[in-house]
Amino acid sequence: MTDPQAKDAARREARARRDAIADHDRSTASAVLRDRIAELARDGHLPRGAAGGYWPLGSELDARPALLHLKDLGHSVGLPVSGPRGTALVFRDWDPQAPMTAGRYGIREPAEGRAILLPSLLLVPLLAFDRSGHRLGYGAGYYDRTLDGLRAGRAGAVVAIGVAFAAQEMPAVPVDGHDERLDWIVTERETLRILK
Ligand SMILES: Nc1nc2c(c(=O)[nH]1)N(C=O)[C@@H](CNc1ccc(C(=O)N[C@@H](CCC(=O)O)C(=O)O)cc1)CN2
Ligand SMILES: Nc1ncnc2c1ncn2[C@@H]1O[C@H](COP(=O)(O)OP(=O)(O)OP(=O)(O)O)[C@@H](O)[C@H]1O
Repeated sequence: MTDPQAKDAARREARARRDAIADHDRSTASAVLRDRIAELARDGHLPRGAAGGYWPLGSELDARPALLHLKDLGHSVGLPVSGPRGTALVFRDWDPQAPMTAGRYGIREPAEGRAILLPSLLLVPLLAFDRSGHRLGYGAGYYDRTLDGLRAGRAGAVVAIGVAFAAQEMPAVPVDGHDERLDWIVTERETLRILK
């Protein structure tokens, strides 16, 4: 297993880079992400069915314009609900008009009672990525467990798209055996297909 300190150091470095991005560049990146997701959809790379997104936290790239576009295309879109550490994420149907609540870690999530979705497409937040599709998150393992579960249940049919600023790229993210790889990475600069 990778030294946990190596992952923590990589997290700190990636976090500092993400925090340093200017507001103007953030809104541009958000719009470019939407356009790149639209292009992937037009080119037939996105599975039908529900998509899972995320409500932006801290300095993360805001994927909401991309998620609203997916809704316009007819996908239902869910946002993650975090249970206790050690569990997989559950996705609740997101309607911008419907009530939200503050969940664990203070992240906004659709209120209880909204339908649970099983996404075949996931937009995945991250702190750092590399070109072989490895990602580093906050270190609770939520997305590894979630992808593991969805991939086991659907014979690999889930498409995972990492969403990041180009500045979050590292030459090689420290990895462990349980780390699930991404299928695509979209930044403001490129749409990167991960070959496996
Ligand atoms: N926007 C967003 N939503 C998401 C995730 C994410 O990475 N981004 N998650 C991805 O897994 C899940 C939540 N995972 C989390 C795991 C750990 C911590 C955490 O340890 N937070 C620290 C403070 C973080 C900080 O500000 O640096 C804490 O609460 O002490 C937060 C979220 C589900 N929803
Ligand atoms: N599929 C899994 N089954 C069991 N344990 C797992 C699994 N995936 C991850 N873990 C455990 O979860 C913890 C955190 O994993 P890791 O450091 O890879 O998180 P991360 O990918 O950075 O965070 P996140 O996925 O929450 O954004 C580790 O202790 C790891 O052993």
